[in-house]
Amino acid sequence: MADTVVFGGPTRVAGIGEGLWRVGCSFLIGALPSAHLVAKCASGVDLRAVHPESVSATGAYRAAGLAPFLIVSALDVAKGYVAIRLAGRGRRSPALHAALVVAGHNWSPFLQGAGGRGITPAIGALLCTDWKGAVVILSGPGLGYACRETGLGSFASQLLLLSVALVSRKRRSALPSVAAVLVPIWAKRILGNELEVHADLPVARYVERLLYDRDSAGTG
Ligand SMILES: O=P(O)(O)OC[C@H](O)CO
Repeated sequence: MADTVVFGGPTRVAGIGEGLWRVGCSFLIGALPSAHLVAKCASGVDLRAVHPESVSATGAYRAAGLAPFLIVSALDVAKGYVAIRLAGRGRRSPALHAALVVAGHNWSPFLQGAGGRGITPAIGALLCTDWKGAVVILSGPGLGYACRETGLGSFASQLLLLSVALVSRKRRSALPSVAAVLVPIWAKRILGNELEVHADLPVARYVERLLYDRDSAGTG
């Protein structure tokens, strides 16, 4: 009887346990180091050694070529999609799962905290919640690459995604998932693998990181 009063009964406890399990699964799915494994198999290169700030599809392309890039991109989009599907048909907390799958991708415990920039798992997650958002966030790196400003193009598309969600008539359902993927994406741009704010770094440098996803002075 006591647990009925305090915890809401065994069924509720089991439900909480299952929810925590699914949440943990989302993080671990995101953390699966697809770029690292594919690049290692294809070329023997350890992406953490050559491109530690972004162990991603782009890193796999630089290290091993187009086929590994396409394979990693597909796997990383699938990570986001599967994590939201695992949240269940009812999907009461897709935003939480979206945030965790992107966070796992960005700071993978299998890579000692290294990881990607979060775009591909975000595309997969948004394909489940609002496919138009996936198209918007995908357009940025493509257009940016064509203009030789991939980082700025990616940020512009992310800002557009947020703006559209804010003014949308469906914003109550769209905004949580959009915010959930953008928080870890922008945190990775600003803070990198260490998730640290350095007091000696000027604010302008953090703004530059957010906009361009790089440091002009090459530190931090
Ligand atoms: O942001 P990521 O880690 O999904 O990687 C993105 C790809 O390299 C394409 O920009």
